[in-house]
Amino acid sequence: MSDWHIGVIGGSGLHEGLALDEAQEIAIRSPFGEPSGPVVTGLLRGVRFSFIARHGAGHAIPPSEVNYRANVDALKRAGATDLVALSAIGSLREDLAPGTFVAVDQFIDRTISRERSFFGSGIVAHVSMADPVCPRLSALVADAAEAAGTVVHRGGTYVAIEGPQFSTRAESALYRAWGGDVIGMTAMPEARLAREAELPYALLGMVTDYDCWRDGEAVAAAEVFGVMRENAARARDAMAALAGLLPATREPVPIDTALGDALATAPFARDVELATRLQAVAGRALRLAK
Ligand SMILES: CSC[C@H]1O[C@H](OP(=O)(O)O)[C@H](O)[C@@H]1O
Ligand SMILES: Nc1ncnc2[nH]cnc12
Repeated sequence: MSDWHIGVIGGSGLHEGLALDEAQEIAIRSPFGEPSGPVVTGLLRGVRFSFIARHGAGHAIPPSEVNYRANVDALKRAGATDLVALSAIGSLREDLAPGTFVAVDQFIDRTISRERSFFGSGIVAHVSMADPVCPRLSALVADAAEAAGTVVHRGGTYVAIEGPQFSTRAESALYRAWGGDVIGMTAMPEARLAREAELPYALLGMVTDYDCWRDGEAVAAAEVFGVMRENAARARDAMAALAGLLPATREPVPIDTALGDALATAPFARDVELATRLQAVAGRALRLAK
């Protein structure tokens, strides 16, 4: 059995999940609240995958209400070693046409009202977000999407907006001027939390629209969901291809120990209740720093 365990967070158009063998639904309780739904765990080509639908069954949870902490915590508790996020994205560049997949590697975070850390009063941690995605996982995911017959753009800056409304034309122009390549509403704080949980994270974005920066055009939700219906099958094929591309042995990466030099609070000053809540996310690092 492979020592990889891929946690997949499926976004718009993907709430029905992956076609996993021996699939089992597990209700995982998180001390950070309710995850978006059950985790479905099973096998793809002999590799364990665990899936959670970001917006819940039937897409009932808006971007600002997703419990990103509970979702990441639940996938870590399920045993995931790495996280792949699948998302619908708008394009801020002419050459990233709808249907293109983008292996995002940077973020500009414009979200304003979300729980963005597992840590807090009583246990303080400052992880590095300089390189927010895992280069190994992102390359494997891009290879897999290509193997599944999709045009993949490697690298790109994702502007995370609060939503749920789409951007104004002035905002869209501003994000382009900032160097944003694609836009969405969910990758933040998800990527931050994955890093705090020491889970290598990769984001495969699927371009659904050109947002509203092109003359006279303006994205509509129906357009996004229409393109996502076409993209969903390719995203599922990409995950199956990923299972086939993973090296037989999972060599460690630095992100596996991202909390190693990030914990600021002395053991004697730790909040015991928070330490208990952090069991899955940070148990490894907290035990070592005793
Ligand atoms: C109807 S488009 C808006 C919605 O789609 C994307 O979600 P996800 O990243 O979960 O695929 C976008 O970020 C918005 O939340
Ligand atoms: N244009 C857009 N803005 C924000 N989120 C999106 N998700 C898909 N397209 C989007």
